[in-house]
Amino acid sequence: MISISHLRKAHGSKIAVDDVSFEVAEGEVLGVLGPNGAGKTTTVECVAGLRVPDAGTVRVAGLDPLVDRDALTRLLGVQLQESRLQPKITVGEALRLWSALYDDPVPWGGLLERLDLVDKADTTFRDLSGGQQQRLSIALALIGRPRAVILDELSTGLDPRARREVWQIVRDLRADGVTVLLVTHSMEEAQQLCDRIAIIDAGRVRALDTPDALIAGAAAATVTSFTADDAVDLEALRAMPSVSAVRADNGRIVVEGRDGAALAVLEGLRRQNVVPAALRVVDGTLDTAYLQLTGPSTPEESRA
Ligand SMILES: Nc1ncnc2c1ncn2[C@@H]1O[C@H](COP(=O)(O)OP(=O)(O)OP(=O)(O)O)[C@@H](O)[C@H]1O
Repeated sequence: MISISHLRKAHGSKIAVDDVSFEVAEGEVLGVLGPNGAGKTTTVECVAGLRVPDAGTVRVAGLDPLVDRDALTRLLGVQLQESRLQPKITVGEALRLWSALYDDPVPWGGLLERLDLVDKADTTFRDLSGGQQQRLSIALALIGRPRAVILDELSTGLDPRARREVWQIVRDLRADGVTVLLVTHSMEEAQQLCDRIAIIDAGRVRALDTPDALIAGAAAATVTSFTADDAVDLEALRAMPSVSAVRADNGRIVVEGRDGAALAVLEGLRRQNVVPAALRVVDGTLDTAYLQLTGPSTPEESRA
């Protein structure tokens, strides 16, 4: 549904997007994660036809966003980070105006209800709180029954109840077969909502996979911890191929490792004649996978 190939975009001398390629399948929810300034917003703005790429191609349902603007507006809903409307427009006026752009708009009363804006219909944009402005921009993105939606920092600034509600909206979009490109800083949001996640750093895609596969591929896919009465040879544990880190933490020994490391650790302890107590084995998190894939220690940069 959305196809990005070798996208490159600079703002003046700053290369925001260096070389980004990925596809979003029809009906898929694809998350885009990455540090501040990684190029996420610039990428989705190119998909929305709001920026002209310096190189590469972008297609949405086969349309070129820069050429087929009208057709694109009808099929793609866009909620951008900190979108601004005219300060004096009311919520009701904005929804009526947007509705007029589409042949078959969603009855907006229902959207107001879902986004908890019913009693704000006569309030001007400038008098809405940040979270209410955000919810209005989500309503405007959905009013045209889009086949694909870009949601840039969907839940930033929303209170926990509103966040749950917009998450449910994304799940409903997915159930309706709508394709979603979701930029987020929330690991929880990405893990809960996304079929696949692209991790972007310094204008390039560092990893693209399902949340589970990203976690499983991380150096800390499994965290095994235990206490022991006998002395443990930590160096021997550290030397095991599946183990990436060993540390003592509050009286517990914590061993991070790849998938399968837990069994190797138990086998290693048996060889040392150590009986682990209070044994805990937990899956790693998307956070650890993310931190490993981004930041100054990415493989490209450490080779530079
Ligand atoms: N209009 C602009 N003019 C100049 N530089 C810009 C402009 N827009 C973005 N940039 C720069 O391009 C880089 C990528 O910005 P972008 O907004 O795409 O990042 P992002 O991944 O969305 O970041 P964040 O998580 O902070 O929203 C940043 O270094 C930013 O400062």
